[in-house]
Amino acid sequence: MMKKVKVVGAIIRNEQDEFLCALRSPTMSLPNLWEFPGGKIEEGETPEQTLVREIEEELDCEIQVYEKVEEVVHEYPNVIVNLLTYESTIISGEPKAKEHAKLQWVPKRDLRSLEWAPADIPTIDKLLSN
Ligand SMILES: Nc1nc2c([nH]c(=O)n2[C@H]2C[C@H](O)[C@@H](COP(=O)(O)OP(=O)(O)OP(=O)(O)O)O2)c(=O)[nH]1
Repeated sequence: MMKKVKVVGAIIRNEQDEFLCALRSPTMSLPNLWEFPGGKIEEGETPEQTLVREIEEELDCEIQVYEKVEEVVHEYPNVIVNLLTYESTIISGEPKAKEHAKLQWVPKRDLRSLEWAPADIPTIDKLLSN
């Protein structure tokens, strides 16, 4: 049976209404694709707790998590990803790319010009429709 993982991604918005996008590095799975920073939910964690932990680990800053934006099941060739995305904002620290190739604040109108991990497309569509 194919491996199934439950993953959360943070849609971090700033005061200029830009979104923090993260580029996966060449050595990660889904290399060189953009994503919402986050990661796999561990046993006993709520999605919100996972996001706070992952953003601390990956970006070295603290976020406040708000409402869920989208929930998607995407079948990759080797894994099924159940991705949940949540609105959030930074409450302390400056985001740094500790694991990603780079971070970029992107205005809504430019979100589509990035090459996203396929599971993220429904979230992008939702953000653009609002
Ligand atoms: N964090 C995050 N992961 C995403 C997004 N979209 C998407 O397809 N994924 C996939 C990539 C990975 O297969 C999985 C997240 O796992 P992870 O963040 O722990 O990544 P990883 O590279 O350490 O995991 P692995 O696949 O190498 O085991 O979900 C997204 O927007 N954010």
